[in-house]
Amino acid sequence: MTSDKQRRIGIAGLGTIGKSLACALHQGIPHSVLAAVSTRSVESARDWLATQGIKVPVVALDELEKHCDVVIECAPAAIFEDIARPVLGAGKQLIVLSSGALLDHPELVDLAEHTGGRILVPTGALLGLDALIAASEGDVHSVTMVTRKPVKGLLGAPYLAEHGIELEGITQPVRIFAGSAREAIAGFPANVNVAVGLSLAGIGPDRTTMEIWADPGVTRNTHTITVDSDSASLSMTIANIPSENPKTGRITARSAIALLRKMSAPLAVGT
Ligand SMILES: NC(=O)C1=CN([C@@H]2O[C@H](COP(=O)(O)OP(=O)(O)OC[C@H]3O[C@@H](n4cnc5c(N)ncnc54)[C@H](OP(=O)(O)O)[C@@H]3O)[C@@H](O)[C@H]2O)C=CC1
Ligand SMILES: O=C([O-])CC(=O)C(=O)O
Repeated sequence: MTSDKQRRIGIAGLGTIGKSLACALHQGIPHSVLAAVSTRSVESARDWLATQGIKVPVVALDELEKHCDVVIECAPAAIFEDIARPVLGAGKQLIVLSSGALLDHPELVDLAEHTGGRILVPTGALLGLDALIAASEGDVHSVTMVTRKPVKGLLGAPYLAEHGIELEGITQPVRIFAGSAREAIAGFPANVNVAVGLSLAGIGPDRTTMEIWADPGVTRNTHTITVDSDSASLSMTIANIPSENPKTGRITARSAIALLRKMSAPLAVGT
């Protein structure tokens, strides 16, 4: 942090989530200042920032950490390592939205441990992580999640092509996947990051199980989690209003904004 205790924040990926974060930081989050962004389409990013009146440099992914104390990753999972490694190598903090990518890069947790960096996974588009984290101090017997999305929230997932699943024109809900959270994120890398957040909060990606349904009857991205443990059982559902990106719930960016506030707040609520 700088001497006036302002955290310098970087945004990696100026898409649906990144733009929401940039606007929120521009409007003001205590002790946080947007310092730099990095994205693929540099010219359009500069144009968009100018229309918003946001004056920050657009830099290369591997240069973000030089400008920032905290980098928020909100880019495709495929470039997660390119974003995360420089930040964590410099012992800085990384807020991760593509949480599914963490499963392919356990070595980055070791890197953070070595350098004093930190990886923070906000609850994102899910709910209930606070209770599951608390329950995990004891014995958690089972964690399951059922996800229902409109067809357009699932199109493009590699699992569909690999299994020859056609969703256009369905009129009834179709269960398109059942398995572990690890298998789910491999097949749906842009659709079920929340399953990996859930698994990291609880009993891990191999014991956390899930179903994914393509449901023409829903307009919201809906996730129901069910937890059984020696301290509590719970079942909760969140019905997310999609953002401009139909795969991404509107609440996701707000979760990261809330985390930024919590990081500096004199009163922090929730586990
Ligand atoms: N944890 C959670 O609860 C949730 C996580 N997510 C995940 O968050 C991430 C961001 O989601 P969202 O904002 O909706 O995605 P978008 O597709 O809207 O935005 C992604 C951004 O990344 C940029 N990008 C793409 N390729 C590169 C590259 N090679 N180098 C630099 N930037 C690049 C894109 O640039 P350009 O504009 O030029 O294409 C775009 O600005 C995704 O991984 C998504 O799956 C989403 C919802 C919930
Ligand atoms: O927004 C949602 O419903 C969840 C999502 O896309 C994800 O976890 O990747």
